[in-house]
Amino acid sequence: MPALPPGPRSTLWTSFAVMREPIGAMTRARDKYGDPFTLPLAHGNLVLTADPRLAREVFGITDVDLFDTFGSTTLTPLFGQHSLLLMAGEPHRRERKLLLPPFHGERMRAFGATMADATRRALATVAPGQEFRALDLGLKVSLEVIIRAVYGVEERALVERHTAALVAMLDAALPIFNAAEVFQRAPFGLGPWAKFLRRSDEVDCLLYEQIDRVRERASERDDILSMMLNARYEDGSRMTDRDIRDELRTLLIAGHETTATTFAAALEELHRPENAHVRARLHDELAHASDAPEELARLPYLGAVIDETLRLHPVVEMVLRRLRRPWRLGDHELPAGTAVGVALPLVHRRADLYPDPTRFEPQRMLDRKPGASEFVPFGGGNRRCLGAALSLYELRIALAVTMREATLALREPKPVPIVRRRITLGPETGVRMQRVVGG
Ligand code: HEM
Repeated sequence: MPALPPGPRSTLWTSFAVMREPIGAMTRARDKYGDPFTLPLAHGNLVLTADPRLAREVFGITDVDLFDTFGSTTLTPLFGQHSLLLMAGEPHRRERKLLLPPFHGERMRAFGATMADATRRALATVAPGQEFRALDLGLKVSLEVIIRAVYGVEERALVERHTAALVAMLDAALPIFNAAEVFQRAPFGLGPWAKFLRRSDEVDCLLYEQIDRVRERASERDDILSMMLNARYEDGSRMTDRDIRDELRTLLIAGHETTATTFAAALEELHRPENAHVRARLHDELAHASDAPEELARLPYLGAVIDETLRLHPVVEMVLRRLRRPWRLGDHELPAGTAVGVALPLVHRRADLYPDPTRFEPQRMLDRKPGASEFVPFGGGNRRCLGAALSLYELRIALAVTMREATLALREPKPVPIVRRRITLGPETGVRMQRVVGG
């Protein structure tokens, strides 16, 4: 039985290609070596598949001890020690069980008005005639939704304080986000690391104050922080304030740029001249709906526009599981230590699942609902994105409000290339647009 599937030989070249142009590098390897294929990277071998049958095997694993965490200690200062993203095995299962209920789809209805209001506030910062980046607009919306719906901050002045502190921390963190531990030093209290630590402390002060504020009335509230404060582990114990702080930071990092990038990509697709028929049909659907967020969130064509955007504009290029023990994928017996995963954009561009795969055509999502391992923007299995329902609800409301209340023009002559941004993949220019005067 063959061990690792075939793949390119050069670790250096492959690592460089995957870093610079992940979708192209994965596509070339799959086309040349078949599926599954191995990418030899500086931090070990990655075995990837874009075959839905094999993806189902990867996502279908229920043995929580089979996978190790990818959490690197370099990320701990940003997320905190107790972050779902950095956990594996039994601690991950236990934490996820506690955190899942507040993110259940039904609960998102409570946040609809907040999402619509956050979108209107963001739109109000763009004057008629002004040029802007769709990504920046999306970042404003998603940050405000996290602060209000997840952290439960109500008072306007306090929302602004949280916004300023989080933006300052992210700005200080992102250039050194993946820096090796040796650079995580602040000699004489100076340098980029010292700046990050100061800003991180400011965020923590606000988060601890917010935890205390919300605790007083946690049983009457519906924000996600209140639900964390009320939740109990299977043994009856509760999360400590420090654990809650770490998860609040994790939700910000996991949910902020990801949702904003998808929002920007949807606006780009809707305003491309070749997609005028999609825009017209969406406007028509929106014209027949009321302003009620729960009605907007149920509109089928709007949902299809977002699904089609998620299909063509991946935010995450691969989801990976590092094996603690040997495990068999298809015909291959993979040794312990190998990372096995699914190349999400390659699944979404399979012509057998999505004919004419590079064309943006939301109708296809209504004609045939793809299976769970055929449409995988949120990964799958026991690590599937915790915020999937939140981001889908938010994207629907934000897009509906934007398309109804503002007339926008695209200022990009060609499709914007998808590149590796700081943490996730996203549009190279941020998608330049303009608000039309009188629109
Ligand atoms: C369009 C928006 C988003 C996309 C495309 C996205 C995508 C993903 C993907 C691909 C994963 C890895 C899944 C896997 O390994 O199988 C993930 C994990 C995660 N996401 Fe999202 N995400 C989005 C928004 C959000 C939001 C809004 C939140 C929370 C506010 C969030 C919280 C998380 C968390 C906590 C995890 C880790 C889950 C675990 O390890 O158990 N995400 N996301």
